[in-house]
Amino acid sequence: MMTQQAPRNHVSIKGLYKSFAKAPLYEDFNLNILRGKIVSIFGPNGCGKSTLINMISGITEIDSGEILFDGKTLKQTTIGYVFQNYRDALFPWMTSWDNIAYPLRRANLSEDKVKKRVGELFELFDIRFNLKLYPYELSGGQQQTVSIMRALAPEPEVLFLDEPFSALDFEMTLFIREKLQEVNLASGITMMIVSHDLEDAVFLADQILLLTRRPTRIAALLDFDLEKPRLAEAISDPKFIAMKSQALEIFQREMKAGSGL
Ligand SMILES: Nc1ncnc2c1ncn2[C@@H]1O[C@H](COP(=O)(O)OP(=O)(O)OP(=O)(O)O)[C@@H](O)[C@H]1O
Repeated sequence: MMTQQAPRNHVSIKGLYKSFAKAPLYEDFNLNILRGKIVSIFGPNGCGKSTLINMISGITEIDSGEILFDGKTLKQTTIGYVFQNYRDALFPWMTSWDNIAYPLRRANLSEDKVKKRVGELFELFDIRFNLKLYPYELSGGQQQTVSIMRALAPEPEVLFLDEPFSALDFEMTLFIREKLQEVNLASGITMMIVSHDLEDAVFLADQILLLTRRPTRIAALLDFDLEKPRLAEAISDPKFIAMKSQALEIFQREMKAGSGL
């Protein structure tokens, strides 16, 4: 019989403080994310979902505290980030192929290795359009796919995604959901996904991080163990519906608490 190893902490946040213009957003915030999990971040408008992943990924400076990746600093860790607005995220002067290759060339990989890695991603994402096209020649969903391929190119340990589904049509949402699950299951990459849609947040999550209004605390970190890969029909599974209701209840309780109702 196989013995399963206990999952290890991957991202650990200790004693984090962050204010904007003297207004505290995070005060002594602590969080541990397990290796290989997909964690969705959900909470009220402006509670700091994007700021949280931006601080972990080094885009936004923290005031104080410690963020480590399995004991390593950010500098010692390869991460990937998919920006909310894919239209601005890709380099418009580079073909899609060169956009994906960009982080590999920056890391001074040989052109042979670059070609091999872009080829792997091409297969993995089952790409049916020409990667020699420029971003503006692609549909929104295709651009988002290229952004995700670029973020995955250097084989990051952790992938951050800021509302990756917000501008996608339903067909592309299903496609990207499927691919992110495949990547997670195949490579064990840890993912943190910011979402403003409860169904999107629940769909991919192994854990749902529910945040309060600011100063932001953890309202709940819910485990969701519905079998994977989850197909489109998973949304009508009783476990899925139950998880959505539980998250909604906590969210509504927090909204009431915050508004003094
Ligand atoms: N660079 C900044 N300067 C000043 N205030 C900021 C900055 N970045 C974020 N904030 C503020 O911090 C709070 C959290 O912002 P953030 O974008 O992280 O929230 P969010 O939960 O992702 O919001 P939304 O659901 O609206 O996308 C907001 O009140 C925002 O105005």
